[in-house]
Amino acid sequence: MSVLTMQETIIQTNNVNVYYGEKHAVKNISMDIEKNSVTAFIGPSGCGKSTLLRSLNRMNDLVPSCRVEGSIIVDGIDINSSQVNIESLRQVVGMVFQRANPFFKSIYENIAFAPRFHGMTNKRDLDELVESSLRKAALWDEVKDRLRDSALSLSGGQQQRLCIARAIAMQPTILLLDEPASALDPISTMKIEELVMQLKDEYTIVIVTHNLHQAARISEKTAFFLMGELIEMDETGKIFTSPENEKTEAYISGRFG
Ligand SMILES: Nc1ncnc2c1ncn2[C@@H]1O[C@H](COP(=O)(O)OP(=O)(O)OP(=O)(O)O)[C@@H](O)[C@H]1O
Repeated sequence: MSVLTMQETIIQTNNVNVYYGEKHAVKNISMDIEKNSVTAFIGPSGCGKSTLLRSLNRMNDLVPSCRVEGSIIVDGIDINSSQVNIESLRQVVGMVFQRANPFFKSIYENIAFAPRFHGMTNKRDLDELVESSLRKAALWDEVKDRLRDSALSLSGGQQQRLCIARAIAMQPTILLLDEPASALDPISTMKIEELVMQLKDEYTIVIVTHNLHQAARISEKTAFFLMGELIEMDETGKIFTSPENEKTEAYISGRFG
């Protein structure tokens, strides 16, 4: 591997296997994810996309039956090492889920709560962080006059952008998005896609999506999974026009899945 490639790779998985009890959900996955890019995980339901995504910030630790083998290197650190602080890891590798899950608090507090908990107590600093996070999540103009309103008063699409702003406020380097637009209407989906394309200048983004058009529109690299295996990972344009593997071809042309 060249020095240049080393510098550009921010996540590297080596022979990663994930089990839920006896169930072998992710099989021997080795992949490199490039810094400041969007990587899409695609594949039929149950093929292990979310399981692999959740392994990248050790969310699977919360599932008692789950066991992860192999190494996952994030920014040069083996995240499964016993020395890794999980809280710090999840600050660096933020996550947004399929269903928006804002806190039952004001819009402002949704952003300010965790940074304050982690020691940022100066009000001006918090105000600035709230504004910059909401701006980066393309939500500021819609909420700047109602920051004290409940987050639950926002639309589903706004709530999802608020969750992205909340993750951004922790100053992550990587954002994991698990089907962030699948519960949203087409206009909100378009806003999330535009946002993802803007955010990649500053963050590395890995997105699980069932929407192949979405993967084609927003990602540079696409990884196709089938029954826990990584079948093919390549430039998105190549995956969608001339994939190497006939299973990829069958999936993207709608012949199964
Ligand atoms: N908490 C769990 N306990 C037991 N098995 C699980 C758990 N979560 C996922 N699985 C199993 O692991 C396999 C991979 O699931 P996963 O959710 O990662 O797939 P996916 O490709 O993300 O699916 P989908 O697109 O439907 O979200 C499936 O067979 C699923 O049933």
